[in-house]
Amino acid sequence: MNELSFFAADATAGLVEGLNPQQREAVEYRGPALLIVAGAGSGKTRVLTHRIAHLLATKDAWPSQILAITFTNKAAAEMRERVRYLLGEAADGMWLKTFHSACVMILRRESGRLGHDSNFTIYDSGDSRAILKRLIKELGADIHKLTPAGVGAAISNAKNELADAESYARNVDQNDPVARMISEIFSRYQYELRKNNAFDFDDLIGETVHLFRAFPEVLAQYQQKFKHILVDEYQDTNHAQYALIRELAKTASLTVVGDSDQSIYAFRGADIRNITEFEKDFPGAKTILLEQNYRSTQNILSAANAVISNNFDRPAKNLWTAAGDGDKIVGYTGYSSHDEAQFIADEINKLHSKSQGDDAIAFRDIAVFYRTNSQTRALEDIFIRSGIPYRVVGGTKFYERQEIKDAMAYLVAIANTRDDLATRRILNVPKRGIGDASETQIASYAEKNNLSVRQVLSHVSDLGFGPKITGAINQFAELMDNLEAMIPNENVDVILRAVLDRTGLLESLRNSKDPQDEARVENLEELVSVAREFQRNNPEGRLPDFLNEVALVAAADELDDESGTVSLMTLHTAKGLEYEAVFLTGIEEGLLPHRMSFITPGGMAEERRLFYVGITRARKKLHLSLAMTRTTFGESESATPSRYLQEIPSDLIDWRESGSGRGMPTTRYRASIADDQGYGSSEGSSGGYGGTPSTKEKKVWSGAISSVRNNEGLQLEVGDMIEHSDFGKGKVIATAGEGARQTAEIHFGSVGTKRLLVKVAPISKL
Ligand SMILES: Nc1ncnc2c1ncn2[C@@H]1O[C@H](COP(=O)(O)OP(=O)(O)OP(=O)(O)O)[C@@H](O)[C@H]1O
Ligand SMILES: [Mg+2]
Repeated sequence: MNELSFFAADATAGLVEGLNPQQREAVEYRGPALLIVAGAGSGKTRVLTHRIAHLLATKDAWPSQILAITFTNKAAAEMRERVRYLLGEAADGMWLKTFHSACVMILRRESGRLGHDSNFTIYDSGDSRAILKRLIKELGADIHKLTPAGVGAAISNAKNELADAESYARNVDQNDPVARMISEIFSRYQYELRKNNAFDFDDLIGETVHLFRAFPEVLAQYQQKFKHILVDEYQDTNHAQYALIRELAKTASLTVVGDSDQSIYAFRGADIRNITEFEKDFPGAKTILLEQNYRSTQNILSAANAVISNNFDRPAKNLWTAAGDGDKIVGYTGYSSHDEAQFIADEINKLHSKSQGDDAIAFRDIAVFYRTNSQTRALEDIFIRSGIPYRVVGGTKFYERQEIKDAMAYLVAIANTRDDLATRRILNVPKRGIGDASETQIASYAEKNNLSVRQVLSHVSDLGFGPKITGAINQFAELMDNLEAMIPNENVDVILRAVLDRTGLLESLRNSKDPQDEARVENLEELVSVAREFQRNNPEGRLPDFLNEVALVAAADELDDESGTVSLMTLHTAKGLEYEAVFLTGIEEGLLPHRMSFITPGGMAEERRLFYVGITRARKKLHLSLAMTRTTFGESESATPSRYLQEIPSDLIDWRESGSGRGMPTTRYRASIADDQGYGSSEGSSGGYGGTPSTKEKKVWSGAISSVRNNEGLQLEVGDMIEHSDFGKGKVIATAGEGARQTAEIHFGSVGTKRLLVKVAPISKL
């Protein structure tokens, strides 16, 4: 239904109805420059959307004259949908884009002037990395310990400051050989891009600015086109983006909205000054402050206000809400990250429960935030066990991550030497000189002679490779034999650690300066923790048992339930979003604030803003949790509560179970530890179920979900009798979750109790 149809007499009235006076003023203002600064949840994005609709409805602008910039594609899509809802088709033809997509549009049309064809390629960071790697090698830059990631970051920073390779070279300290080398790589890198008719991500913005500056007639065209430019999340623009807006907005009316307290991208060059100095940059600008928050309850806001007031150098603002105090914030200190995750799962189930009546909260209105991706693993494990549907927003689920798959492939390959898929995956990971051509040759030899790839590796002399490749293959085969020999006697975590250390998997990531690789190291450390925990829970368990356990979890990962899922995401991804209930996890020193911020200037304040962003996503229910011990790389370390927690007035938080939440674990913790111990997928697993995993389970691990059984619709209840293709008859003794995520604990006479994912287990009901 089109809202405006109710307001035929005055098509614009509906667009300001329900807005407060400041919001309304912001929507109706007409002038060269408008700055809307306001705290979280005060309606900035809503005002921007209504302002666009209002400009169109009043015929102050045609859709083609509007350029609106949002931070993510998702935000752009939502805004378009909203304007369409307000106005119908009148909304079509607007440029509602991210910085990058707007620049791509411009460059596609104009790139000829820059010596590119309009069908240029856009290189992602992986592509850039590959070029840089080659250049570093060609120039012998590795003697300076330069890495693709390190050089890539330097180039990216330069581009965000609008420096090109030439100006970079001019400013380089000629006495600094490393800086000179980076500069040399920079210019060769640009040469490569040009030769390949490609732009990298940073170029998209930088080259558009360059285009405008070099060709005033092109700029003039766009200046004439866009009469109104509107930018959301302006606090996170970097210098290049700022320059772009400045060029375009010389004659247009510019509206920017932002909140300097939510600036969380300084590490990518975002500059809060773009917002604080707006009035200076755009003389005659009007500033409107919004102070009423429409999103959260007073308790949540008071916590947010209290936290952010600890940052210096910020104009005081005080958000208020008419929503009432609402519930207290719930605090929880878990004994371990698992205990923390269990608490979250229990709470989510409570919030979701039908017993809440009308207050029940749908899964889709619940979100869990964390600072680093590696924190998802404990959450994912527990959610799967509890049957809570979830999705990881803007990230890859733990067991789908490349580094985790690589490490797991090693384990699978040694546990099942016939698994060619696994062996081939790791043949040249990390790189050891067994290239694609060699791999193909090995594989076809294997097929012809009916051998496994692994067997061929032991007969490499038959293949006629040169000495270098033969040497590399022999070394690899020996490594795999040695690792395999560990299986009967060693604990799983010890084997995994050996895999990570002896294969060079960890080392190659550790040597990289790429922040993503740092995250990958953290993920691998997390995997060691998984193995350690498995061993603790299954003292007799061997590698194949561990692989079965993981296969179960990974298989459930693949099954996404469309009908409402809990969202898991990093705090950075959460910007601009809102949820009925929010869980902020891992509020510990070293995580939030992140340990990297201890040594970064301004890092502590930026982390505080991140915490502020997290808190202010919640409408009604906010949970803050932490763990007393966190396991990193298999070692348990005691964690300290985040300093930011002290900044929240204690009367706003209801610490569950333990008086201060920071003391000794109470009975509840002990109970849940006991639960943890008791939770074992396979009691008696060392009994009849040792050895190589069955083909069916192996397929599950390999991700070939579609080829395994699909018991769609099969629901089990306690007491049901079933038949399993490997274990025979069994009785269901417990179930958790529903639908595709239902798991069942089943007691089999032959092998003890197993926990199985009902949808994919090879079972039928008797
Ligand atoms: N005048 C209003 N009446 C009712 N609801 C409003 C009003 N203004 C804003 N809201 C609602 O308040 C919530 C927050 O608004 P919005 O997302 O626009 O805030 P924001 O300032 O952009 O927040 P953030 O800083 O987190 O991006 C939304 O659900 C929005 O629909
Ligand atoms: Mg917003």
